[in-house]
Amino acid sequence: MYVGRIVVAGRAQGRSFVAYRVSSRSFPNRRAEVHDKSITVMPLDPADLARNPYISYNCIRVADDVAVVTNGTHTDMITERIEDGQSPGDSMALSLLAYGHERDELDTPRIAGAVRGNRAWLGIARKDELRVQQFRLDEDQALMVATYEKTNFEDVSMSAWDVAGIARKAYDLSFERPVCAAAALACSAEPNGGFILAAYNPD
Ligand SMILES: NC(=O)c1ncn([C@@H]2O[C@H](COP(=O)(O)O)[C@@H](O)[C@H]2O)c1NC=O
Repeated sequence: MYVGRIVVAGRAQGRSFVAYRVSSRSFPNRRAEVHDKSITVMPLDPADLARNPYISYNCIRVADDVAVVTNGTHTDMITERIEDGQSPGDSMALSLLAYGHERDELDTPRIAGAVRGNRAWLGIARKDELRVQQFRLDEDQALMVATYEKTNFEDVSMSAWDVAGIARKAYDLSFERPVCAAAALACSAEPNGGFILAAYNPD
């Protein structure tokens, strides 16, 4: 099954995490690059940027005790609102409402996830629907939403020992056409310990 981009919010070994996978039919030549507090999805060929505005963006950003994950530039607005003191759920709802779905040939939904301690939020902006939901995560529970087919919020098996393992598990999810993956894992069970970031790019 092809589900496009995948957002995950979960808990592993008592620590919260977000994860992301790019799957793509049309722009498979991309990689995820880790920075200090963000991970960027970039095309290998900069000329691709002129062909489609939706293929390069920060997929993960960290704001204090919250990690945010999305499939587009709305990552930045959600994160910056959280940094301004707004709750993750309100930040996500406002940002998804403001941006709406992508204006491409498939009306691709904008999707989003966030974690703070054992609380998680997932959101989706489709052409005909806006949904944001808060969850209280069990230990070793993870939830996903994708751009196509898997657009309801559902459990996914994604536990791993470290952040590199989580990124790899995201890449290995059994959906078609994986390209690259990324993850942010809380450094400790305490909410304010920060997050460690990792990406997985094949070869
Ligand atoms: N976020 C991304 O990495 C991303 N990659 C592709 N898209 C959009 O989705 C459309 C379909 O792409 P694909 O056939 O690769 O799933 C593309 O034309 C583009 O408008 C994206 N937009 C949203 O997911």
